[in-house]
Amino acid sequence: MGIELQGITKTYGKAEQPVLHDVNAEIQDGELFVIVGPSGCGKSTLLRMIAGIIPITSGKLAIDGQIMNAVPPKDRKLAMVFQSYALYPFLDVAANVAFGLQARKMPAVEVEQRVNEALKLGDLTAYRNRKPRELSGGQRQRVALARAIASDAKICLMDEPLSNLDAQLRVRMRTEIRELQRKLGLTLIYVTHDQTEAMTMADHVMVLHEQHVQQIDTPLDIYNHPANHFVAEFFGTPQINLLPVTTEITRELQVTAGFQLTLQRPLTAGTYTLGIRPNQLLALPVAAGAGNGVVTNVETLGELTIIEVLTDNGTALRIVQSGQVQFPLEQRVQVSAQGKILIFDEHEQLIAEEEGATNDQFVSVN
Ligand SMILES: Nc1ncnc2c1ncn2[C@@H]1O[C@H](COP(=O)(O)OP(=O)(O)OP(=O)(O)O)[C@@H](O)[C@H]1O
Repeated sequence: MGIELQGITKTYGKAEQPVLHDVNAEIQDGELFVIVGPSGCGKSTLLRMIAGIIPITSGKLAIDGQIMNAVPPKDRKLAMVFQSYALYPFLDVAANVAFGLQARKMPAVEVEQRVNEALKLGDLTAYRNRKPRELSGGQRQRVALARAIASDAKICLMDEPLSNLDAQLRVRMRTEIRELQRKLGLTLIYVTHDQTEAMTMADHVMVLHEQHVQQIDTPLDIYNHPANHFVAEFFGTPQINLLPVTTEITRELQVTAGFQLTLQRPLTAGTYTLGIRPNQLLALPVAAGAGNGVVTNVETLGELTIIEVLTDNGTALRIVQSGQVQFPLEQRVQVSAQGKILIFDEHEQLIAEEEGATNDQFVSVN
């Protein structure tokens, strides 16, 4: 079932400022839609309004074409999974999964069938008689998921369901949730503050910041064409390099950081920012006195090396190179850029994308 948000605004109590302002989105039937943003941006608030736990101040919420603003949570046909698993400690796994169904007075035979099915999907059959305290964090989270699956709701809402798990388990559960969601054809709205979860799981991502939707797009479109500085910096590790430039020349852009860029489409004179991802920069070692910058830090991650360079005109750059690049600190380097360079205007909005090419395929840094 699809979900539509139209001009949704939320103001808590007598507060003067809304915590969410004019949120619009169309969530397609059967997709995994991630709401992402920093702490306090209103992700949980939006999810709770969709669930019907808190009222919508203004705007419309439609599920499957029907306006839902005044419909109580139990009639919205959705399941929720929270950060805290909210399992009953005194009930075993099977009883936890069955609880909601029994509360709805479903016949015992059907409850049994659904519980078995959900436990099988969650790979929990062997644990059906255990109490929550006898399970690992990942298993508990799977019980919470099984409970959502058993409810047979076509829409599932998840609020940071993996944040209590260790890094390895989180990665595995991401894949498991994604597979289950596809298998069951669920419409899943998933809240997280973790850009990696958003990138790896979503069909579409909504980025929230400062009460407003910043962008809704596929993960790759968000990464490749971020609408503004905030989105550009939020996605991608290490962070994108944002370099201020002032130009009086319309076609030859002389960047203060030292980049020269020949634009395909001229810009009017003004102040801009160039966005260059760390993996689009290349640092080559040169002899003392040569090059355009100096290495200030090196982090070796095994398959990648993160290099920090201070250019001669004082700009700090983050550079990622594949493999194990050995650079002593203070090494002189020649930095060049390759590939697509994003251009933002003085309001931090993306206005153009340019291939970084001058004489050869690299943009030179002088
Ligand atoms: N019941 C409430 N009454 C008043 N203000 C609230 C209430 N609940 C949340 N807020 C405020 O609304 C804003 C958004 O909170 P919300 O919990 O939706 O953010 P979030 O993006 O989910 O954050 P986090 O990632 O930290 O969980 C915050 O400034 C918060 O202080």
